[in-house]
Amino acid sequence: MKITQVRTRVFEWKGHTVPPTPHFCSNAMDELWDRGDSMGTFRFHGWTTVEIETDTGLVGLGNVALAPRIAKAIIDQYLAPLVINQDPFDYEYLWQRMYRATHAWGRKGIGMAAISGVDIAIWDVMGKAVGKPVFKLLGGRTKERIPCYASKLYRTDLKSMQEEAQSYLDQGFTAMKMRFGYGPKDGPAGMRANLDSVAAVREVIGEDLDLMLECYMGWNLEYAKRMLPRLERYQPRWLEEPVLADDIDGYAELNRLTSIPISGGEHEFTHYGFRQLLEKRAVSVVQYDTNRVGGITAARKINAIAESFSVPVIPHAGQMHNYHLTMSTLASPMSEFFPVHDVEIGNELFYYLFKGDPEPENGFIDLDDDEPGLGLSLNDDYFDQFHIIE
Ligand SMILES: O=C(O)C(=O)C[C@@H](O)CO
Ligand SMILES: [Mg+2]
Repeated sequence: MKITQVRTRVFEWKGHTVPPTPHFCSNAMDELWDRGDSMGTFRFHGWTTVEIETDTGLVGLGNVALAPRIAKAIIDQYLAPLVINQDPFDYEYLWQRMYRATHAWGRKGIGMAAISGVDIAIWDVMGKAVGKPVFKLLGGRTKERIPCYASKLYRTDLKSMQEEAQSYLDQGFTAMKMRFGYGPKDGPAGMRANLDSVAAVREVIGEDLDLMLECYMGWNLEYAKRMLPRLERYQPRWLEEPVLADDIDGYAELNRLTSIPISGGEHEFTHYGFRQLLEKRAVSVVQYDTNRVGGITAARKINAIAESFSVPVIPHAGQMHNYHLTMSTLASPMSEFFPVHDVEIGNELFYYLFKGDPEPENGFIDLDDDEPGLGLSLNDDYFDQFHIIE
């Protein structure tokens, strides 16, 4: 089998959006003196799709969620020529080809996200070629179903957060993740507001369910050190990305500080990056996203490293490119799940753009043993809501 063409498209949402309210989610811009539209850094309303066409007529589908126009340009100019006329089953060679050819400027960030999109499409077409789901190529079924945690609970008024938490309980979820709205610049009152929101959600879900806490890099080391002991009484399953992704020693220091596990990795790249995080004991939960970290070829290596450190892998975002790895990896006990809702920050676009992602039932998703590839296709029902760039 030979790859004949790589087709990339950028889908930019032009439909209805619900703009986030102030303090919706702490983030890395919060410490700057002029925050402007501080939500701008994590509002992404576009997506890149990658279709790998082959001489068999089979097409593999991959995607990149970050900086879509740049990802498209990188794939079109640099990556497509490296994989065209090649056999997708040589996936390790192709990954190394893309990685090494772009090494001077790639490695981390959007260069690696672009490689991820091509790699995901390669795995999809391999699965289709052998008539098996990708998870069967990665080790097969390690669990009957995948438990999911509901991930939204952005910071709004406490009553709305409590109602939202209750709605996840009603749907059968036994774990959920909430976001902090305040950080170092908001002083002791913000600290109190953060603690109040955790107490409010705990009040609804009780002591016996998992509650995850997300900072999205909106704190700093000093603030996190003051918050962690105050959070202990709420027994979070983890505290996520308290500091900037580059501050690996900061993660390690916090991870030693209290009994609360520190999680991270959705802004880290390749097995080299995760080796560092794990060797420094910087994270107690690994959270790569396959469509950033280097695709399935890199993610499976990270799973093996994490398993050897006895650190669980719970990828960022759920979605098929992650679910197949989670299903085939004993070191992955559960998945994240973004509840479907109006377009706010952009995570929701996945459901408007792709068909085939499984819906949770009672807090679990399952993958089909007989659906070849990743089981995703483009959902043209909403194409008129997107500006599409070929
Ligand atoms: O789901 C997460 O872990 C994220 O970081 C999502 C991001 O969009 C901020 O909530
Ligand atoms: Mg996160």
